[in-house]
Amino acid sequence: MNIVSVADIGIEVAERLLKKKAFDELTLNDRIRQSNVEIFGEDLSPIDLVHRIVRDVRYKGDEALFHYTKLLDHVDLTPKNLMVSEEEFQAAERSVNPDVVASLKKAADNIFSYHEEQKPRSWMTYRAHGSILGQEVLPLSRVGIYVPGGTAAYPSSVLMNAIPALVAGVGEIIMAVPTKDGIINPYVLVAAHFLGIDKIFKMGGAQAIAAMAYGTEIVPRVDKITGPGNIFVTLAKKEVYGHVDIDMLAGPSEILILADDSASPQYIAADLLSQAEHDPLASSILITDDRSLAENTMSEVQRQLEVLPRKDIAGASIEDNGHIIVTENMEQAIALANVSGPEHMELLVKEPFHMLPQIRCAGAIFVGAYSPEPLGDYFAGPNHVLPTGGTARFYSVLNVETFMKRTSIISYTQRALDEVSDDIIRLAEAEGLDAHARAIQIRRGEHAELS
Ligand SMILES: NC(=O)c1ccc[n+]([C@@H]2O[C@H](COP(=O)([O-])OP(=O)(O)OC[C@H]3O[C@@H](n4cnc5c(N)ncnc54)[C@H](O)[C@@H]3O)[C@@H](O)[C@H]2O)c1
Ligand SMILES: N[C@H](CO)Cc1c[nH]c[nH+]1
Ligand SMILES: [Zn+2]
Repeated sequence: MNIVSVADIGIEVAERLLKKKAFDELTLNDRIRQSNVEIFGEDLSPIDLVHRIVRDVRYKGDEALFHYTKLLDHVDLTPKNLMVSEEEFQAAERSVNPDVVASLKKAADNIFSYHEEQKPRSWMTYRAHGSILGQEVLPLSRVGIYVPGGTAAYPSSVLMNAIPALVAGVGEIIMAVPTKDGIINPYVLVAAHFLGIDKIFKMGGAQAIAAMAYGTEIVPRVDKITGPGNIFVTLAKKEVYGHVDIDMLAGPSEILILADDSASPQYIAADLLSQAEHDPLASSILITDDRSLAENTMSEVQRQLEVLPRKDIAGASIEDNGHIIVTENMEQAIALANVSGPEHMELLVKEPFHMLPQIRCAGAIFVGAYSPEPLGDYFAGPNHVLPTGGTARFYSVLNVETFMKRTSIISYTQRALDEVSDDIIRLAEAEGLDAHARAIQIRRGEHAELS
């Protein structure tokens, strides 16, 4: 992490620093590349690696799924142990701390009540001469939710994926989660169990995404895949899109904090590190117009990092993808923050609600000193599955509509059709599509030669 000042480097360089690389341009750190060379015998880019895994699972099914799970996760899968059994659910229930489960249930209540508000409705309206127009909003039949599990376990992501799907009324929810030594984190299982999800497959990474997108003998093919994950998961979702729908590209976590001289360096450092500890590719950025806040935050980050259990991951992330940018004023800071379009943006300024309307590009916005990012990760109710890599420019937070699709309803009476038939025929003829015109004319009693 370094401190740079816009006055020194210029606004264009600052913007370049903040513009996210596209997912397929991301590179791995040396340690992971080295281990991949050992596994695959060649130095594949993340996109080539994912392409190979997805293609193999698509054409070889379970055999390739088991092969890559052994290679990358060191777990022996078989047709018998791929899906979580009833005994495994029961063992998980026995091993958990009831206080943690109670907190998960409180979080689930908040997430349910927030997402209930989002439910879109079907509608029909009467138009001229008894015609009817409408829109039906239907839940998807089967979705696959991905719950990450490489370097940490995410029971909270079970809630965040599954609850909007349940509110939408999805027919069947299946879940993929990678395991450590073949055992899924018990809180992940308990959270799934109390939400009624019982088809859980012990698989992760690109191989899990491919299995759900194309189906294997054991894993059913789904209509849509949702959920966050690391670079391999995210690239695989991008690769299978079109065979199946996806929610968005929710890759390595990001936080950007906009702060003025009223903010606390301790709070800022803690919030930056909260996302850095997810992944060496996570990004943590502070933009401020106050040089001394920048310097105090820098020292505070180093101080707090020293005592973090996940210091190796957070340290690598801060080192490679941490930036502190000092701007000439807060207007410039806001403009730069919008260029970055981070997954999470915190407004730690004197009048955060005055700043809010100026933020045009962020997955979620945390307003004020007592709305730290982890409040949204776990508890407040809004979803924590959010677009990353600058894709907040066009993607939205995971929501109930993610799990639904819209169908138009059109019903005209004879009189209503007669009234507009000249217009339709004219438009069809202008496009040179005579059969289209005829479908209207025939209903007016024309084209006697065809009857
Ligand atoms: N954007 C969001 O909404 C959001 C929410 C929660 C978590 N996250 C992110 O999810 C990610 C979780 O990552 P994770 O790694 O802990 O779990 P993960 O489940 O996403 O990935 C683990 C899988 O990746 C595969 N893998 C690991 N190393 C590999 C390699 N070198 N080559 C090929 N495949 C490999 C393995 O098969 C493994 O099962 C983090 O980046 C975190 O920041 C994002
Ligand atoms: N911050 C993550 C989204 O980027 C979500 C999460 C889950 N658990 C903790 N954090
Ligand atoms: Zn988090």
